[in-house]
Amino acid sequence: MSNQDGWGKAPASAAGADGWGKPPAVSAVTSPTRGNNGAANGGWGSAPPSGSWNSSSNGAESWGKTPAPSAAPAPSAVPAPSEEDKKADPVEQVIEKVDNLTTEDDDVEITVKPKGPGLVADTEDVVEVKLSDLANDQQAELYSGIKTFEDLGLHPELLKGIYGMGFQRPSKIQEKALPLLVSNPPKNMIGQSQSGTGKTAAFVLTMLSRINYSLQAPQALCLAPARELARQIMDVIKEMGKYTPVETQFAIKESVPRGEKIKAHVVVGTPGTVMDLIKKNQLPVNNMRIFVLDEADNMLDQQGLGDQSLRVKSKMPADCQIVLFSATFSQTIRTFAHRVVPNANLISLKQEELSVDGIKQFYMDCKNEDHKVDVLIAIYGLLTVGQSIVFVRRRDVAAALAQRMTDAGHEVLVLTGAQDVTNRDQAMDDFRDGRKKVLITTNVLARGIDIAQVHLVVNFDMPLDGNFRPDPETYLHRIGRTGRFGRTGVSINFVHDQKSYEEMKAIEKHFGRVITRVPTEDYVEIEKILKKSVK
Ligand SMILES: Nc1ncnc2c1ncn2[C@@H]1O[C@H](COP(=O)(O)OP(=O)(O)OP(=O)(O)O)[C@@H](O)[C@H]1O
Repeated sequence: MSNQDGWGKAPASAAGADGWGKPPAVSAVTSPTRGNNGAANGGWGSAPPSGSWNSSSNGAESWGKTPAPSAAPAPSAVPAPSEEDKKADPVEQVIEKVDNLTTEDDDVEITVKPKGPGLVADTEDVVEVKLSDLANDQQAELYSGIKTFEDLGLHPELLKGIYGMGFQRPSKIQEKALPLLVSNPPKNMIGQSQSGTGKTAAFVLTMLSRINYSLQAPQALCLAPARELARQIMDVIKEMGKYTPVETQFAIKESVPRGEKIKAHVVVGTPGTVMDLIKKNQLPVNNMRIFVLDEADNMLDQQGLGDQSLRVKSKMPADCQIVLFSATFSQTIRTFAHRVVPNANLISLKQEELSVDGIKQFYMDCKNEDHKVDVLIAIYGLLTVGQSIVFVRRRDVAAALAQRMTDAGHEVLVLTGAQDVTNRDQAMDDFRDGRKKVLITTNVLARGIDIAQVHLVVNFDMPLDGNFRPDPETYLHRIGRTGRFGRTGVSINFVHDQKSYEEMKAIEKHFGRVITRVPTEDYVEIEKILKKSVK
């Protein structure tokens, strides 16, 4: 994906005075390994922390099985290498080799053939894995992936949590990412896979595996771009960690009383609140072992949350493992991410692999803005087959549309950043628990939200970026609220004039996936087409 695309869009985070976005050499992995903190401090793969939870006689065994014990050198401040140095550097040579490999080279692009219907891991796709350090044989071994969660040598209580969630085997991204994520010494990761393929579970598992439960201090920090996503991630942490002694704490608005110091092992928050808590000495960071940026491209984008996320990151200890995950990384952000997260293992997707096949994409020609509302009201019955999310561009449009729908006798929820936190939490809970079927929202919920019953996503307005240009990344995240983990789903784009049509066409071209027209004149036909797709 690229910001320098067909629309001539300027890079989203064009280099400014602060040097943001200055292109480094993407594959310039310079220092061979990061510091080994986990093994020394009782995280994954170390001797078990003391304390009742770990005091069983086989505790050391159960914590100690590591997929990749490593004799990594201690961290060193490695100066940027010269071109000569790079040529001589075995890591550089491997990276160059990896860069030059073609699709025929199995060890770089792993094609998984379909094994059966229904699961994400079963879909045929291609994931590219680049290790920051192929000179380390054990790393290379991990690269081949795992087939079961047992292969990771996790603590039995953590395994129990995973199976308790109904996960029978790792998804594709989990197969590839988890062995690299949990190995020692901890390595940074930049990971990409399609929406709804299990990235959250991968980083949550890693966070839980890194904690020394005998140490009463924050050791894992995850930042998400929105309150609702932070709450969802926390649910996963609690569910997966329910047999462990993990203590958790939100760092979102109105979650930490003034002056109170956080002692919980895992903290999940939004960047502004987290930075605020660090500044006020309420969130100690000196014991942090893992720092996760979910929706990382969004979190690093200077137009968005970049500044705050980077300030939080700069407070992390030097040996803290940094993990970035997203379904999308534009070229500009990817380049920047490499600078922010040095020596990272990289899992990436090709442009043509970004779309989730299970999501059928349609568009409807509307006569004007007002007609869009009429059409939405007319297809309300379809919206309530399962649940639906309707995305609009602005908060006031969300409120006005909700009012029109309500006036027409239809029940809808609205959630935007304009509402107070109590209202937002209530709306999200009502939707998540299925009490209401239709949610009208802005991009605040475009990313990460995982609700299996969402069968339909409507782009009432096409997504635009900060420069009012079509925004394919946001489009992909929006439609990715349906079709989760191998399910099918439908997305409908409303276009009502030449401009919105062209915006849609630009997105269609970007992903090379056809967006099919559905007539707005014939509601019986609409119903037939959509009901067939919303199984
Ligand atoms: N191994 C697994 N087996 C079965 N279900 C899984 C597995 N891993 C994840 N899931 C489920 O798949 C759904 C989607 O996972 P998740 O939310 O982690 O996706 P994601 O890749 O983070 O998506 P997004 O890009 O939208 O943030 C969740 O409901 C999760 O519980």
